[in-house]
Amino acid sequence: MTNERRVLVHPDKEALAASVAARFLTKTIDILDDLGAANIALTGGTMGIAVLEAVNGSPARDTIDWSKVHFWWGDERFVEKSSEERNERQAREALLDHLPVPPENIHPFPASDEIPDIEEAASVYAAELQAFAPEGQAFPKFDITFLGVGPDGHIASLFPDRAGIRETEATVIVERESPKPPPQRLSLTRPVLNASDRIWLVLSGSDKASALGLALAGASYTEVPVAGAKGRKRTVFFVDKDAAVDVPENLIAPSY
Ligand SMILES: O=C1O[C@H](COP(=O)(O)O)[C@@H](O)[C@H](O)[C@H]1O
Repeated sequence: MTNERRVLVHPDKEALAASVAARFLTKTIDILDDLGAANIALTGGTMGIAVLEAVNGSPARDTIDWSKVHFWWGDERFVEKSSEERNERQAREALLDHLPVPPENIHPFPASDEIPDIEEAASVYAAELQAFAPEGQAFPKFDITFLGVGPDGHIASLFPDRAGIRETEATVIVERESPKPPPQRLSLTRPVLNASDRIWLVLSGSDKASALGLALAGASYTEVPVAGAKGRKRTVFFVDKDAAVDVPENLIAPSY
């Protein structure tokens, strides 16, 4: 198995969401067969939520024993629990509320009306990660981590030229001045994301093309954070045609 980054190009956003949803369901079945449980880290953003909606719409959804799946988030907007901006709320509405997942398997970041001090909220999430970590580790092994990508190349809430993307010790960082609203956010750090077995990046639209092209051309991850995303076993960019215009031909997997 190669750990090279692969780019899978799809005709449009709908085909992309359906394809990633189908792969996610198949891979989750394999992971449950092999390991007996799965840890999945979700993303917010346009494609991240579109994929969850497609999973919810798939008949294969009900072939999975969801009681063995744990859901985490790569990042969260630090707003009230009920806010429509929360990645958690969007993911629940798109998928999680429709699955028989035990509530204790869902691990959202704290909301601002639950823990108003954002530093404390970061510590609480770090403790939650630690509580589910294997012996001697600080966080669970994520089997699949989904990441959206912003037009500026941000992943999770790790933004270009901000301290968060450089963090190597902590598992969770606080972002107080996100260039994308809302300004206050919490995020897993790059070492935690990259410890995932599989990183699946999902992005569509021409506004993402430049960031993707730069990342694959070897840009610095402090300037283009997506350039630094690399899973332990697999790193796959699931993209639509519009996002792929600057991808070198030799990196595009032949199946699409
Ligand atoms: O704010 C966020 O944005 C990114 C990407 O969002 P998109 O709508 O441009 O696709 C997302 O990955 C991140 O989780 C989210 O908090």
